[in-house]
Amino acid sequence: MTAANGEVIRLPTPAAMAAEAAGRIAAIAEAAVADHGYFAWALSGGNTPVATYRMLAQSPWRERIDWGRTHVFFADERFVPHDHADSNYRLAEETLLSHVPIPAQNVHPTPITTPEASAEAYERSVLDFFAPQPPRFDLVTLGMGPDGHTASLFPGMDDVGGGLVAAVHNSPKPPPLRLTMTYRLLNEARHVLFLVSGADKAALLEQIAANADTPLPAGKVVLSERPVVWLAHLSG
Ligand SMILES: O=C1O[C@H](COP(=O)(O)O)[C@@H](O)[C@H](O)[C@H]1O
Repeated sequence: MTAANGEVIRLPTPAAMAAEAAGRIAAIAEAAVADHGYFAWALSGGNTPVATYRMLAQSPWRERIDWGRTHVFFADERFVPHDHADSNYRLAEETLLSHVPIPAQNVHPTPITTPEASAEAYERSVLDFFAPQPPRFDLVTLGMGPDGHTASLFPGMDDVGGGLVAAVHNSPKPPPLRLTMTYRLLNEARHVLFLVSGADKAALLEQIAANADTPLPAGKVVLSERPVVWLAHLSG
């Protein structure tokens, strides 16, 4: 199946999806390090990627990734302290980052001060990381909520400003305050991998597959060089 913005690969079980994702992430990391000496990855939170993160922390995937050359950023973050149960940073730290030899300075959590100041500061750190090149992640891994949101870009949130990172107020999914990378930044990535799990998301994926002009945020992530890849386990 193809989606208007990419290729859809259906997997029979959550474990199969995690293994497929881990293999693809490791391959992209290897290619990025071979090409330009580092692997810049913007990852997501939510429930779906947990199995993949746990798998990446184990052999053989753990050894395939050069963690010393890997830099981890956050495609979105809930505006809570980093030790809060809702924090995407905490999730990534507990399930993956604390189990692999990634240097502390290679993990780039969002600052949590005030929403606008944090968005501005995070945008600055993304720009500084890639300078003098324009910001371009080797990989962005994203999820899709049952309303079609991705990162913290929600349906109806049409104006996220012209920046690379935006503060989100009144998110329909708690917590209400969030930070998110915008389409402008996400769509510059070399690779985008969606991890989608749950029967409640099957119809949404059909909608995105059928409609190039979908208003659903997840369908608006489009790359110029290659299709977005959707790994989907949609049966219950
Ligand atoms: O709130 C969020 O939700 C999305 C989707 O999560 P999932 O549990 O349905 O996979 C996630 O991608 C995003 O990072 C997170 O902040």
